Amino acid sequence: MEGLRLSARRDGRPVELVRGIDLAVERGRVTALVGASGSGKSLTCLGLQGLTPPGVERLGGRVRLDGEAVEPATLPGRTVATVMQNPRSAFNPVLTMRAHARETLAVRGDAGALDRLLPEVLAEVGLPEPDRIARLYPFEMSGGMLQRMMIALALLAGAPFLLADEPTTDLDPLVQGHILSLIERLVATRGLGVLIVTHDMGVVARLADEVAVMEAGRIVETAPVAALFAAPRSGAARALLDAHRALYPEEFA
Ligand SMILES: Nc1ncnc2c1ncn2[C@@H]1O[C@H](COP(=O)(O)OP(=O)(O)OP(=O)(O)O)[C@@H](O)[C@H]1O
Repeated sequence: MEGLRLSARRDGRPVELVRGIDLAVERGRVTALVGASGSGKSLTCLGLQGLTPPGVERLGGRVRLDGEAVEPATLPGRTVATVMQNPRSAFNPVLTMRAHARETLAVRGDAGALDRLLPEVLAEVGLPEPDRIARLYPFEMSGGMLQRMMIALALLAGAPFLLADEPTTDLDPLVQGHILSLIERLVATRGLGVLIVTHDMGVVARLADEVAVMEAGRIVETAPVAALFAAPRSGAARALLDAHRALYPEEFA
């Protein structure tokens, strides 16, 4: 992604919310996008997929995939799968898991492979008993199960990149750990390229290879994860790390 710029009108005047973002996500690697609340992480994620919420205007930004320029709006689905903070909102309440999986495969033109692929991906994301899971509606599943199912649908879509926007924020700590382990495993086994948006520097330490730090609509620092933790250069990175150390002093004893 190069030069992403997004703006909205505030009090009748245009305000640039995302101010020239360059970001690279590689297959088999995890890039974390961190920053304080309101720094522009979620808008950046939407913008790099060619999506803009109502009231937001795209002023610029190019995406290249393996060196070739691509239209960002073609990315969601087959190239970039998404996992969000609140998985429940991503499911249609009147469709079973099997129906969701069928829809996902139909987009890929492969609905005939449902009975073969669904048990495979459910096992891969740690949802055993595929026949039972396939019959469940969203309200019959926990947040952790739905997050695993979101990841299963991402695998069915065959997308090489996963965009995870605060994927563990609403989950209890035990389930958070399971979801992070699952993402870690899929990066290693499937070579997924992951962009993970998070406030949680513990998640960054656990999962990320590279870190991009956002502040007020700009990326103010990019660094390999170890370098960022050892010697943060930006005030924004230092503030995030200080806040994390204040919360979890035992990790740094
Ligand atoms: N649809 C919109 N219209 C106008 N302003 C918006 C819109 N969506 C977001 N903003 C503003 O853009 C800025 C960046 O928002 P964004 O949601 O990307 O931040 P964030 O870093 O993801 O925050 P958080 O960590 O709290 O989710 C904020 O000032 C927000 O108020």
